[in-house]
Amino acid sequence: MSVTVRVPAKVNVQLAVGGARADGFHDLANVFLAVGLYDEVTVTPADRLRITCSGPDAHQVPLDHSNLAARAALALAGRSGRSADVHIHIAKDIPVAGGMAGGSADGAGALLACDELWGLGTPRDELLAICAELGSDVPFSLIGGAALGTGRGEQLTPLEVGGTFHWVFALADGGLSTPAVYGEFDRLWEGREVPVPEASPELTEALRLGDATALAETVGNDLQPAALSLFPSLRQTLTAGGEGGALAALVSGSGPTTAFLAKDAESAESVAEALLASDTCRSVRVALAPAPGATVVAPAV
Ligand SMILES: C[C@](O)(CO)[C@H](O)COP(=O)(O)OP(=O)(O)OC[C@H]1O[C@@H](n2ccc(N)nc2=O)[C@H](O)[C@@H]1O
Ligand SMILES: Nc1ncnc2c1ncn2[C@@H]1O[C@H](COP(=O)(O)OP(=O)(O)OP(=O)(O)O)[C@@H](O)[C@H]1O
Repeated sequence: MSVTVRVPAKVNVQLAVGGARADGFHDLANVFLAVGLYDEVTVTPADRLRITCSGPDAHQVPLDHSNLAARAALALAGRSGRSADVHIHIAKDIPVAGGMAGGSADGAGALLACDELWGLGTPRDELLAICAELGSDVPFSLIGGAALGTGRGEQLTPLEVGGTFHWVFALADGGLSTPAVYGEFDRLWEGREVPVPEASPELTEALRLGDATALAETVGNDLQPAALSLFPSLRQTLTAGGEGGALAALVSGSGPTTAFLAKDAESAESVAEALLASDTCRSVRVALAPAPGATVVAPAV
């Protein structure tokens, strides 16, 4: 008896970052878009909480209780007064520490999978509240699609998306720590007033229309200068994708994955080929957006 949940990665099509708050977080206007790269989280009853992970980046994933999937299982078990004795297997396809919310995806996936396995039927708003305790990106991993995240990114308003967007992702050699990138953002802004983050109406309209050209004109990531400062070679990757015909090139979230918006499927293939030929990244992935949020694919039997 086991439950498998599939959970998407994300790209931030707009990441407007405000000044540091007293609690150390930053207020955001964070427009998330779920993309079709997925982790699969399978939970099976076991004699104790145990995590395993497979996939090309598996060796970088912590297998102790710091793993967001373990924290999710423990949080849900704690609320329902039961023990979290499950084997959690993560089939990992989302790059680790890549700015694509891979760990968050596993947290949301494990939460939904345990809820199903234990037959709890926890209301959606309670699941979202647990997600928000686990991390700022985790609620979005649960809902998928597209959404504006305010507060520290955890307060979500779903956004309409009127078409399919073609993305290419260049995976970097190495990772970036999210707190380090926010810290670098603070350093770069030191002594200046950071503007209040606001969502771009032009960007939400481009999403609503499914218009890739209009979206390309409005995408933006306030963490990009910080990510480039910590990982300067990403500039070459951005240039290579732009020269390969991408409509827009940006750092994905806190990086170091870089994201390229293409006009259509054919153009996405050309961008991917140009990136591979440029030798400025570890590997390249093509994906469609929007993707659905965490979804049970193999229920308990
Ligand atoms: C860069 C993004 O991925 C964009 O979606 C997110 O803002 C990061 O979300 P996340 O990885 O879920 O981050 P959390 O686990 O909540 O926080 C990790 C650390 O990132 C920094 N952090 C995160 C979110 C936020 N709004 N402000 C921050 O300053 C803080 O240093 C925090 O201690
Ligand atoms: N299930 C998990 N998968 C991957 N990393 C995890 C997981 N749980 C905890 N971590 C830890 O979190 C760190 C960040 O990994 P993750 O892949 O979530 O980064 P990210 O995609 O850059 O996150 P975000 O885009 O949300 O800022 C890893 O280096 C690892 O130590």
